[in-house]
Amino acid sequence: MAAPSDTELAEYRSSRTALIADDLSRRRENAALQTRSVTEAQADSVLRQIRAKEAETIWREEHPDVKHPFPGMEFLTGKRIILQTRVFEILSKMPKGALLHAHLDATVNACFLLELALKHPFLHVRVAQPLSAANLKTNLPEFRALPADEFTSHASLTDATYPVGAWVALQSARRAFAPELGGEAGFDKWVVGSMTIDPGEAYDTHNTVEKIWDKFASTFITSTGLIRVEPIWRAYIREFFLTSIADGVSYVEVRINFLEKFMLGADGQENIPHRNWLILFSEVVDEVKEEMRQQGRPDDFIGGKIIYSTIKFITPEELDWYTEDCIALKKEFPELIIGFDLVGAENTLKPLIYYAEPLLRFRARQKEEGVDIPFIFHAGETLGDGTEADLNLYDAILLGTKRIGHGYSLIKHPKLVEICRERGIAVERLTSSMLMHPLPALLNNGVAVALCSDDPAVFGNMGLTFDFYQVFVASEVNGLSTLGTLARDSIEFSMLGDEDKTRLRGAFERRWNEFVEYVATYVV
Ligand SMILES: O=c1[nH]cnc2c1ncn2[C@@H]1O[C@H](CO)[C@@H](O)[C@H]1O
Repeated sequence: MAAPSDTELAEYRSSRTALIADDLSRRRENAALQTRSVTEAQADSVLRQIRAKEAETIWREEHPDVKHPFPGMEFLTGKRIILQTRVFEILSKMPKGALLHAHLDATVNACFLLELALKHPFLHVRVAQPLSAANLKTNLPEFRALPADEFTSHASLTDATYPVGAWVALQSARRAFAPELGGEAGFDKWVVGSMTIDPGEAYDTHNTVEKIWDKFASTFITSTGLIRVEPIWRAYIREFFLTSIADGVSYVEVRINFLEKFMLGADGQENIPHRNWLILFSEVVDEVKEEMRQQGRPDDFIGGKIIYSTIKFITPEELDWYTEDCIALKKEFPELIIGFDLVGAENTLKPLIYYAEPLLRFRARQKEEGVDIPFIFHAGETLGDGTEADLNLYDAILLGTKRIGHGYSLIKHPKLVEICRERGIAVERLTSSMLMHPLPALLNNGVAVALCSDDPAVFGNMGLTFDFYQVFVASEVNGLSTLGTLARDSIEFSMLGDEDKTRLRGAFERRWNEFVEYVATYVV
């Protein structure tokens, strides 16, 4: 048989290139690819070379505790290897734009939180059953700031004389933690473990949606006792901002859970109402902005704003209270409240349709009060088909959501994908294991995506570098310019006003150019 001629082969190759380009033509970075600088193209090539090299070296090594590593593998086990790569080191210097989806209560490293808590003598801890080596994983600590007149003289949680359920000062409980349970280091491990998810839990012992949500919810129940005390909350927010800035994030829209009507003060009394939370938050924003100005880096932190959230186990009547509270806060702090969301385990709590009446009323009330508080809903977070969680996507879109939190299930619905692409509804994403992840499908369909860390304190994905890393290494299509587009989209789809957005865009482009110069000259 005659071999195809050179012309035939060339024609085949050119139709192949055209078909691939046509298929990928909806991707949002396409425009940027046409206009990118020579330096950016060079930087892209450098980073791709390092990625290819590391796929064959670092990712091929066997580790006793990491079975069959590969780039883009499930995050919790792969993290240790990710940290050894040069791609990670380089991406940690990349400007990331905005962080649009994170739950404040899970944004600060659990070890840092514990250290912070240990500085405050008002903090106490107790357990509901006697602690033993066998029950450390399930016998969780409960924390609380106590008023001085309720301080106790119990010195240890693990002593035979400890009356189960009694409060012990945190510092003392740590100092006196039984040597058989690891002493002080054992105490730290126990507490930190109660606020985080480890690979064994994620991929083995709790590997179903219900079980992992139980563990996940318990991390919040535990950490709340430490975080929601005024002086700690303040330091916590500050640390969240500082670590975000260090990671290249210059603006955050954080979800704050307003379910509890009061936070505790340093006096151990539950007496700090929501409006004071906002005052505190905005004081910390201003403080950090001022510090950045003093360091000559004013553009590296544009600020932080709040998506008001409450949890989907309340009744519709209770939701009316929260939406009115949200309107009142918006009127008093118009710059701070930028959205509204309902959060919690989507498979087991109430679907959005359950709240249709109060949510529609909320919209009407906003009109009456002359405020605008867009919905920014979680939806389609789990992978059922036609389940309530899946149907939440329809409600979120009908209710006019500006963005979708997670939307794992979105790709199943061609009409919804089309609406997201056309109306510019961005998806807020966190990444875990990449190969089974619908992210490339959304990107190829031209849906805008903002990478987000969601609950970094629980998963240990502090900052956004890990998320950008996973997206970059698990695809041959995604290059440096894809990452640039994802970061730029986080700015475009933020709720910032025009003036701030323009400033953030400008600051981003300056930093991006510096970053690209640095990567282009990186010696491979
Ligand atoms: O990814 C998530 N989806 C839904 N709800 C969440 C997620 N992460 C945290 N929370 C919820 O937010 C509250 C803290 O503000 C917690 O109650 C937690 O259940």
